[in-house]
Amino acid sequence: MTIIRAIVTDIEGTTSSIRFVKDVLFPYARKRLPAFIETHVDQPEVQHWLHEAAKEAGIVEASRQEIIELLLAWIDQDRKSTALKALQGMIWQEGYEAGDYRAHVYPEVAARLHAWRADGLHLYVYSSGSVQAQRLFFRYSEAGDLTPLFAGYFDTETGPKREAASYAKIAEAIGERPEHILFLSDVAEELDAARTAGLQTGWLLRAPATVPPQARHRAYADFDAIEV
Ligand SMILES: CSCCC(=O)C(=O)COP(=O)(O)O
Ligand SMILES: [Mg+2]
Repeated sequence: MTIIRAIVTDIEGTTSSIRFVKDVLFPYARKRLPAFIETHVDQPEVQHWLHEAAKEAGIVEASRQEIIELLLAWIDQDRKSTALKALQGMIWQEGYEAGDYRAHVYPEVAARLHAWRADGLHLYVYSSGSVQAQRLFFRYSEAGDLTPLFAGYFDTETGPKREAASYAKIAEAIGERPEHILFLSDVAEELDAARTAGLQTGWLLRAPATVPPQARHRAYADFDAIEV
């Protein structure tokens, strides 16, 4: 393995359980989204993302109610829309600050991130959740505030997670050659894209019995199994 200088990690299914995102975060945003939009519609940032959502859907003149229904449908579809993710992040902030929940991280993750930092590795996040949502996630994690460990965050404003160009942009932003970066994810198509851009890859399969016999990527049961 070529020397690793930076690690870029996905969140859902990699540092944290899919169940927390689907059973806690998404329903929280779904329940509060209509009232959030009604009460924050004058904020330029909210207006911007509502406009982006309508544009993404190809709707020229949408009523507020139509956009709300569109966004609720996208939550149900788990659509990785940059506009939806930005609005979800704003709603989740209220829940984190009110102490309604803390972000799940698998038991070994915090200690392993600390160990990698102590070894001089630079750590980054790349998730479909907005950068704001990522910062909140790790600030209010069950393992405490993990944000001091991360040097940067990337979301779909950099590009879709299944496109190689996104990883090339991340490598350039980090300032490392792609082969010195390890990308960790639970989704094989994201790892394929990262590999196409020249990054090293690690596939987090938290149920190791599910590793296919001819896995395309080096597979790990947890962060402790990863050697860098
Ligand atoms: C940043 S927390 C919310 C996660 C989220 O909204 C999501 O879509 C997860 O996508 P990921 O790329 O982390 O698998
Ligand atoms: Mg994932």
